[in-house]
Amino acid sequence: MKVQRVQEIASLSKVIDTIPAEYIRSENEQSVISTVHGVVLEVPVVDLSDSDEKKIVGLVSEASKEWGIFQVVNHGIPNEVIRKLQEVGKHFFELPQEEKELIAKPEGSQSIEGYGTRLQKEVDGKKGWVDHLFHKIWPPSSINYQFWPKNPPAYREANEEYAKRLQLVVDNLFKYLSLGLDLEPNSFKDGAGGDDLVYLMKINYYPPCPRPDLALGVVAHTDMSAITVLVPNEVQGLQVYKDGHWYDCKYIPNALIVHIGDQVEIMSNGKYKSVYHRTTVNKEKTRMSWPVFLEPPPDHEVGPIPKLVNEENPAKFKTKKYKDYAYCKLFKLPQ
Ligand SMILES: O=C(O)CCC(=O)C(=O)O
Ligand SMILES: [Fe+2]
Repeated sequence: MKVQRVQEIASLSKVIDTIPAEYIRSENEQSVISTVHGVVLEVPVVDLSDSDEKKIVGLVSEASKEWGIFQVVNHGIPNEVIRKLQEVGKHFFELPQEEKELIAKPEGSQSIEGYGTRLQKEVDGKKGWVDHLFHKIWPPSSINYQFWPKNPPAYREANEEYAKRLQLVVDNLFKYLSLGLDLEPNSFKDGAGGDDLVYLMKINYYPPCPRPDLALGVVAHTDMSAITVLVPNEVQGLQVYKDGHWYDCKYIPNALIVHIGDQVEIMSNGKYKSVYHRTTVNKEKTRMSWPVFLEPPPDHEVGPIPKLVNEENPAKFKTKKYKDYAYCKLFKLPQ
């Protein structure tokens, strides 16, 4: 059965000013009702070019404990590399529908990879106003090029270049997270699979929505990953849940957004928090984002780092293979 893509519905809805019922969220989820208005949160910003490493470590660990999200600037990935990544991704989503369907996630596939619609486990069977593409970008042995767009031809090079550059940033982030809890520098990276850590690229494509007041893009969730490093486009839409409320986040040009995922929360024995977040959609503009989920390999066992477990701090989480991790952090809507 052919899956109807949000992009197709969006192009039809332009003339009808309405959206199908399955995209209409319950009232307590609708962003106009459930967002704190008049406040745009500035998610903590960390300058990775600071010569004072202690300062970076302090900022990263504080943000990971208090917020579960931060942004990094002067991260060392040239703007041009990011611009190309965005350009080829946008180009792909603007191809005729039949061309995109060539790399659709096969029906019944256990793997997440491919072009598709609606992945997020939904609370109530409703859908998010977003299409996506998933494919691994690192390590090379994990890559299935069948899910990489052939068109535009520059797609592969742009993604390979980004994957190559991202590694240094990711290695440093894991190091700062480790030092922030007085651990050996490699504790979090090794805990998440070391050099076998999988880099899973996702592109989110949120077409304009005639009723942004009623729909959401990606619904409230935490990421299952260890960490997620995300490139947004310039259209606002990311919201975080902080101190019991939903807030819009300020967009900072050229910053990368880092989400603490469930696996880092587990490894830190609860000291670092994975963050609830969601996205709103826009009436006129297309929003896009490029999260890369840093995930342990399926058979790698993840659990609290032994040094963080003692009599006063018993293990809060079981140690188990990443493939056996049962996602259980679905957001419970306030009534
Ligand atoms: O588009 C965004 O900014 C966030 C997307 C997201 O949270 C996800 O894909 O897991
Ligand atoms: Fe997410």
